[in-house]
Amino acid sequence: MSDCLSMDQTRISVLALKMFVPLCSRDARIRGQALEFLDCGFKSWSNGRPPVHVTSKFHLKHGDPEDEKMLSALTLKDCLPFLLMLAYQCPFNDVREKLFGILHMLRMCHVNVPSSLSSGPSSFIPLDEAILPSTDNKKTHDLFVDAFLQNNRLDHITQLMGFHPQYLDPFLRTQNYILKGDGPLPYDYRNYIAIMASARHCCTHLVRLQKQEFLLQGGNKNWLNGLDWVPQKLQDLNELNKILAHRPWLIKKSHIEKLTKGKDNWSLSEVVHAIVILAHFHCLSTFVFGCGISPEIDSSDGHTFQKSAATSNNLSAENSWNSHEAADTEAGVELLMQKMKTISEQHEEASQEEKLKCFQKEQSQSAELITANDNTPLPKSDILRYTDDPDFSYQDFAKRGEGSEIPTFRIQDYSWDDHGYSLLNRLYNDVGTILDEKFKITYDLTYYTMGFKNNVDTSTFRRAIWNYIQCMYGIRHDDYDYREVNELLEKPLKAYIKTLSCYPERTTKKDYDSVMREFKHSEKVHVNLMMLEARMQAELLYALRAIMRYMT
Ligand SMILES: CC(C)C[C@H](N)C(=O)O
Repeated sequence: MSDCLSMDQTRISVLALKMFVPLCSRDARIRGQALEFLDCGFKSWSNGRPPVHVTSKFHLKHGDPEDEKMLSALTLKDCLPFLLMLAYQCPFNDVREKLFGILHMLRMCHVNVPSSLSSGPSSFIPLDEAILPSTDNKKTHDLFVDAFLQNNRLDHITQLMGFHPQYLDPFLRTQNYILKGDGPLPYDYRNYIAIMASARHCCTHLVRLQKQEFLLQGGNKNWLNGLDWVPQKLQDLNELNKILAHRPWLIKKSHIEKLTKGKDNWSLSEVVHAIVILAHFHCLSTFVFGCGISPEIDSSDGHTFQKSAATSNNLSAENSWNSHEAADTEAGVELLMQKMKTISEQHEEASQEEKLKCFQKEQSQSAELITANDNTPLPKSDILRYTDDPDFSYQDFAKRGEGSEIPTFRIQDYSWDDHGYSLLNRLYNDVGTILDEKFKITYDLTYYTMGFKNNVDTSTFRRAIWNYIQCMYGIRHDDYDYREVNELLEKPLKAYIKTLSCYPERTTKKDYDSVMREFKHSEKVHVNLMMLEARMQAELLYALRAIMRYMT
């Protein structure tokens, strides 16, 4: 079974999604009406008659005649995966219950209704520990409803982030703003740039979601055939995409210059908009792999029409989970807490010179780390078509070449707070403010817990993670003592962080299970959020510095 949707399948998905849009209304009356129609529509449909009255009753937003034609040719089988996805993901209890009722009714009528292959939003986390769309945490539920209304689905990423509503809020606002809010780039360009960014890390999950969004925005379906089909202007972005994703320290003002000069040129604010989308999706790919996000239920590998396959898959997922739990012990967290305490009690400060040495040591040690299996599965042609130079990948900053002219990025010379944030705001509406809020919330997020321990000051540990990620990207915080990284992050955790920040597509469930063993799942997700944001900030810092140099 192919694990990537073909263009036709993607298109059918979009049409089916459109058909179900009224179910996503905040207005309970409209939802009720839509359900009623679907209910009787499906009854007649299961007898072979297409539910024309369903499609024509609700005026579809993009009334393209080709769409209308395809809509009336949609088969029940085409739509069932969507119905299943909505039945699982809709945060409105009335809709969920009714949809499960409809699915049941169809089974009674001997329709082959698919079953979900994933047990929850993450294949690393058991369903009973995940946050459900019906969660009774009011803040999370409200955010789920907003996300559902914005995207016509509650995707698995959003669901998993539901562990941290404080973060989910600015995350959704950012994503919504850069894809759907005010901004210089046309909507279809935004989704296409998101596809290009996700393809750099072979993130099928995000590529699929963005393909659907692209078509929903009325994008030209031919572009989905690959980079050869898109306007030169978009192709020109390849170079920046590739460098930003894997070796952002190589960005120079000439890259910006090349884009803004010549035929089909980009305006500076368009470049900035594109950079923010690229960085967002590179780093979101890290999160998808780091947390083992399951395929969406309506994608080809998210459901099955064969009964037995579904059950065995879920069972094996459960078994592997049980064996992992038995291996847990309490010692790790206690030790970590002791180390954190020692560090916060230490008063003698290292000299600048010592600090620099420790940073360099940390960097070269990171270069020696052997990360997860180096035999990355070859990217599928479905992904390759959106990339150029697929072999270009991360290279250790410490090994960037003998006599390299590229110095360490010193945060005191160019920092987010003092420089990046305001430049971004100037060139692209208020996006700097939104991102600033997201960075701050992530950096400061704490519940004062660690595993089963409460009232723990975790700031030194969290800072070590944040700075270690940026260290791998050559960014040095002058006032930070990198010995703390060495004290607090054990080698396996460093290797995990390195795999994720640099080669996210190589992460496996075993990697996830074998580090931070005593942490709760919500805490592992928390660490993943820090990785996402620290890396995003690193990418933006390099890009914005280049833009500043270009402007002066
Ligand atoms: C990453 C985690 C160890 C963070 C911790 N749970 C806290 O509340 O700060």
